Amino acid sequence: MLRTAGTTRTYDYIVVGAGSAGCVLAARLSEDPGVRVALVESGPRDRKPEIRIPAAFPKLFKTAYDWDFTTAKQEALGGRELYWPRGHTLGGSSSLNAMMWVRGHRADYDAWGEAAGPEWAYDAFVRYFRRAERWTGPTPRDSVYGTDGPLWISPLRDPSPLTFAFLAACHDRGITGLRELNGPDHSGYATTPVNQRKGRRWSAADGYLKPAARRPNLDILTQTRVCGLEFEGKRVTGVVTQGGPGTLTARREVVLSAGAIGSPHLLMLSGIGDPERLREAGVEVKVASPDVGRHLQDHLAYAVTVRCPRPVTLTGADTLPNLGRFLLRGRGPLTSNLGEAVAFVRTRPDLVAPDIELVFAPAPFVGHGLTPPTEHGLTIGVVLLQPVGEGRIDLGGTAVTTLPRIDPGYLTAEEDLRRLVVGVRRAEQLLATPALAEHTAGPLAPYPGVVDDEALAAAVRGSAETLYHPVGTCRMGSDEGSVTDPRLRVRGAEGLRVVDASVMPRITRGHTHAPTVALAEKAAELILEDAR
Ligand SMILES: Cc1cc2nc3c(=O)[nH]c(=O)nc-3n(C[C@H](O)[C@H](O)[C@H](O)COP(=O)(O)OP(=O)(O)OC[C@H]3O[C@@H](n4cnc5c(N)ncnc54)[C@H](O)[C@@H]3O)c2cc1C
Repeated sequence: MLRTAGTTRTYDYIVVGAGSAGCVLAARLSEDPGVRVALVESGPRDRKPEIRIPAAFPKLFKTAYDWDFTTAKQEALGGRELYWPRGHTLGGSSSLNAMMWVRGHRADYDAWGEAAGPEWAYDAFVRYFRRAERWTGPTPRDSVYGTDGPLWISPLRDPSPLTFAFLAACHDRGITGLRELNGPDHSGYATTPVNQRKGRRWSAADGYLKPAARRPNLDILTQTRVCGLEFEGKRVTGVVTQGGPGTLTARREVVLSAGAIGSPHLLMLSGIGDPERLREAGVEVKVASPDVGRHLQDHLAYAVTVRCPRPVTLTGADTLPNLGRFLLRGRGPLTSNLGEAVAFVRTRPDLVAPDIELVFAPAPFVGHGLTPPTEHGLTIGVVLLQPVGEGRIDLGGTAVTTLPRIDPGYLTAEEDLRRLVVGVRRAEQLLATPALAEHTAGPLAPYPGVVDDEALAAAVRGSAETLYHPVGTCRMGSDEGSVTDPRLRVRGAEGLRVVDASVMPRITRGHTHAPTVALAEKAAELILEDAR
């Protein structure tokens, strides 16, 4: 039931944050009519039309639907402070992301298995993707996809002709064509499967929350920010809210699903974190857990942008006729998610799995698309998949309204810059193939065109940006130093779990929505098992 202020203040489970993970949990936990669940979301309802129109997602940036974070100065990026959008509405970041459904490589989950036990390794974990998926495309006999889950996963309805030129270029350069992108080894190229139903965005709120919203045992509180946890000794008994009903009590558990920035921030504000750091900030230490906020990992991306001599890109695609096609038939360029195709490649042949992703967009994607492009162009985004450098989320102050300090630690390891430069060379090789060369007419700033390695490294430092995938700040593990244990319980506290992108022990070689949904599916199972 959607409420702006609850009348019932005691629940069995309180889930904080209605993002990719929180929507899964609220839906799965409330399947049992005997338990009462509250889902508490700081942002408004997801009613803005741009949420539904795939190509319009950059129009949500820096609005009320975005947390609009800024990082600390990044020394290795010329002292730049980077813009970090995060979803602030039902569906969380799945309501303003690029809709790319990319599970990653089996090596990603085998690494999780090493950190947190075999239940998290690929062979055991893969079923949670299938549980979530409702694949609507062509289905080969041994397809990897689930077909009856809550999340619609579809092929793009009207990919750009330029996207086919990119695929042909990949073929010509000897990259493997993948029959399905989401198999255990995604080394190769493919068009991008997207979270869309009939051409419209299909967020975690659409798939999980809306069908559950009528249940009388589920309260969804929007525009209600959680600002701290209530304790009795080490046991968490509830949450304190702002802009809502005050204190909510949890009979069983509080689950933090506030994302890789919000969850560690809430833990620290509530006294769970590095004791020295908490004391310095004047926060009473409830649980000493030095790793809270650490091991922040993100995908840094460099955009190789070139002019296109013909008016066939998405530049200027938001015309009235295209809006009509979209509204009436769910077709046309407005169904584009921009990142229409991908190739996963290695910078060295001996690597176990790809370390670079090339994302193709039939538009010049510069500066997050905040300023709509005026020229026709295309982009190959070069993404560093396994950064060595890590960063940290820290308290920005002790007032709940003070934003956390975000230091992603980009390119703090020299190795990371070297790999990105090699990745840019791969993109340049693709652009030089006859298939793509006929669609290009010279570099578009800030990409300088083909220059020597030193100048290219300077260009990367000067304009690389986030691909929006922060993880790792409440990492799970079997070791005592991890923030969450393999059942995602916060070590040192009782009645408290974290379930969202922050628990990933290592960032995946893909995009982070699919793994977050799958881990939330598994977490729901763990919570129900522990309640028996
Ligand atoms: C612009 C953009 C593009 C992206 N593109 C893709 C893509 O194409 N494919 C992909 O796989 N991934 C993509 N991602 C990443 C992906 O969407 C995220 O990794 C994923 O949604 C994270 O899920 P989460 O549940 O951890 O956090 P979120 O989905 O961010 O949810 C956290 C929720 O908690 C709420 N919250 C936070 N603090 C509080 C509080 N104190 N009280 C109450 N509520 C709170 C937030 O408002 C939010 O709704 C993108 C992300 C962005 C921002």
